[in-house]
Parts: sequence; C-alpha cells; structure tokens
Amino acid sequence: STGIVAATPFPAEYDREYVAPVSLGTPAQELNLIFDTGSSDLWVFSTSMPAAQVAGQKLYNPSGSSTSAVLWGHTWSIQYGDGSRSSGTVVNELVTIGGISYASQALEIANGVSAQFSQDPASSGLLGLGFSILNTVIPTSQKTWFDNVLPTLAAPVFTVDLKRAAPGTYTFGAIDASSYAGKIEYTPIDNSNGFWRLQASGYQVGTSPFQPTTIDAIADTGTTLLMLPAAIVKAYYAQVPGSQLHASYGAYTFPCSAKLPSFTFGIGRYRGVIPGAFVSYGRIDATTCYGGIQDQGNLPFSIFGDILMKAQVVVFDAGRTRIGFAAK
Ligand SMILES: CC[C@H](C)[C@H](NC(=O)[C@@H](NC[C@H](O)[C@@H](N)CC(C)C)C(C)C)C(=O)N[C@@H](Cc1ccccc1)C(=O)OC
Repeated sequence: STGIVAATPFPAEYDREYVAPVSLGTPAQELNLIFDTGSSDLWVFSTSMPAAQVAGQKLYNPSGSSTSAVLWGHTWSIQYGDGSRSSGTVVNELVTIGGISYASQALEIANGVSAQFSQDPASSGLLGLGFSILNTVIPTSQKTWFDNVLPTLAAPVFTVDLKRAAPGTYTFGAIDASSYAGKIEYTPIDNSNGFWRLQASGYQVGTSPFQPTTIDAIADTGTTLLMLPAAIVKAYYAQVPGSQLHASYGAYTFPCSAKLPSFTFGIGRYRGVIPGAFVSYGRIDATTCYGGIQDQGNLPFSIFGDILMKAQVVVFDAGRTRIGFAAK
C-alpha cells in the first residue's frame, strides 16, 4: 500500500511547525498531529486532559471509540530538546494515515502537557517517525506506526516534501518522481540512537567556496530551524550586514531589509541549496527578523530541521537504512 497526506505549516506568518491529519478509532476521530522524525511516540491530546491545558486543540475521546482498548499498567513520559514535555497512559487503537491502517497501534493519551503544547492550538499531538528504540512507553516500549505498517508498504520508505508557507506532503510507501528534479542522493544513516543521523560533507555560504567538513546531523521534521556548529553559523551571518547574536533572544537576528545569502549543504558530492529567503524565520518587530540558522549549542549533533527540509525532497529509507535528498 501507499498513502499520502498534506503537511500544513502553522502559523500562517512563519512555518513554526507542520501538521498532518491522522484518523483515530471507530468511528474515526481526525486529529492534526506534528509528524516528528526526531522522536518515536504517537501521543494525542485527550478528554482526560485538565481543561486548563487545552486551548482549542481537538481532543481524542477513547470512550467514543469501539476499537479503543486500554493497555493496562502502561504509561509514558517524554521531554523534547526545547524542554517541552507530555505524559499519560496508553490504549491500542485503529490508526489510519492516508488510507493506510494499523488496527492495534499503541496510542499514547496525554493527561498532562507543558505550556508549549497547551498554547499551540494547531497541533493535537505528535506522530513519532524516529526509530522505535526511542519510544518512552513503560514497562514495555511500543513500535511506531511506521514500523508497524512497514511490511504492508509498497516500498519501505516515507518521503517528506515540506514547502515554505504552503502545504506540502508526507508520502508513505512511495517516492513521487514528479516531486523532485535531478537525482536523489542517498547517504547512510546511523540509527543506533534512534535518530535519522547522517554525516554531511560540508557547507557553502552564498557564492563563497564550498567548505569540506563533516557535519554530524539528525534529520528532524519536528525541529523548526537549522541548528549548526557555532563556526558555521558565524560564517553565515558574517555575510549578513547588520546581523547580530541578539543578547535578549540568545539567537542570531538581522535587519528584515537584509538580502540573505543562500546556504548550501553537501551530501557526498551532491549540493543541497537553501535559498536565502528560506533562512528568514520570521519578523520579531518592525525592522528585526529572526534567523532560520542558529547555533546548536551543547547538542551532540546538528539538526537539519524544517528550514532545510522545505528546500528539498527528503526520502527516509528504512529498508536500506539511508536518507536521500533531491532538489525540487
Ligand atoms: C525520547 C525523547 C525524544 C527522542 C527527544 N527528541 C528530541 O528532543 C529531538 N526532536 C525534538 C522534536 O522534534 C521536538 N522539536 C518536537 C516539538 C513538537 C516538541 C531533538 C533532540 C532534535 C529527546 O531526545 N529528548 C531528550 C531531551 C533533550 C534532547 C535534546 C536536548 C536536550 C534535551 C531526552 O530526554 O532523551 C531521552
């Protein structure tokens, strides 16, 4: 089987996150979830959440579904790199994405979430697309929806085609040859830590010469920005007049009037180009904009987040433990 769903950016002014529809239970309850290759829990806002933690999100109601079955004694608790967190209990439930169903998916029901989630009406939870080793359910960890449906897919892949300020797609079991230009360049991934972890071969700022250097990064659709080593970030903003490491935001900002250079990353000999306009994340005030490229700080790896993804078609190939990039 193959399936495709729309990936819609929120909010309209800047692409902070991308959500896609997931059908839960019988009759189907459709919720919009963040598809997150940087984690491996499928969790949703539910009717067992305190009202104070809900602000417009659609809630999953297990007692409204004839196919929901409590996974007794199982709980989960997760913390993300930005400090956000959620936790709760578990049911087995019918979960369908793009027409592809799995009848007894571990569906994690939140009974508590941090402010970052409570204050985000666009998302009713997350669908983890990382490797199942990262799943947080105890006492027995659970498999991701993608792992569960993998044997039924026409090909053991999913393809991510995010767009700037426009709906893109997540495709399961296929690669849409009309969605990209040229060839897909693949590179092996190391999934031993549960991430889609790759080694890029270098970078280039604008039309400056390509700098060969190994960049150890994870591909994370759930991270908004492109998080890189300090030296690379400095080299980028050195070419942006008026940019600064803004003291109060602890992040690079620049005058919205600035003309941003493109950012190129290497995968072997392949060069992936992120247009300069994609590197502006959003307006802070009348004249100041927030950089889409930021310092990875003390993270043990770089993060190829949405700022990079939306400039490419990215193939997550679980069958051959590799990831592919193509221009579009
Ligand atoms: C199972 C936990 C998942 C895998 C969690 N994953 C992540 O945090 C990764 N993805 C982060 C998510 O994409 C997040 N931005 C989604 C939004 C909607 C909240 C980061 C590292 C790129 C993680 O590693 N959490 C760390 C905590 C952490 C991570 C990074 C920095 C600081 C602290 C942990 O607890 O791991 C056991």
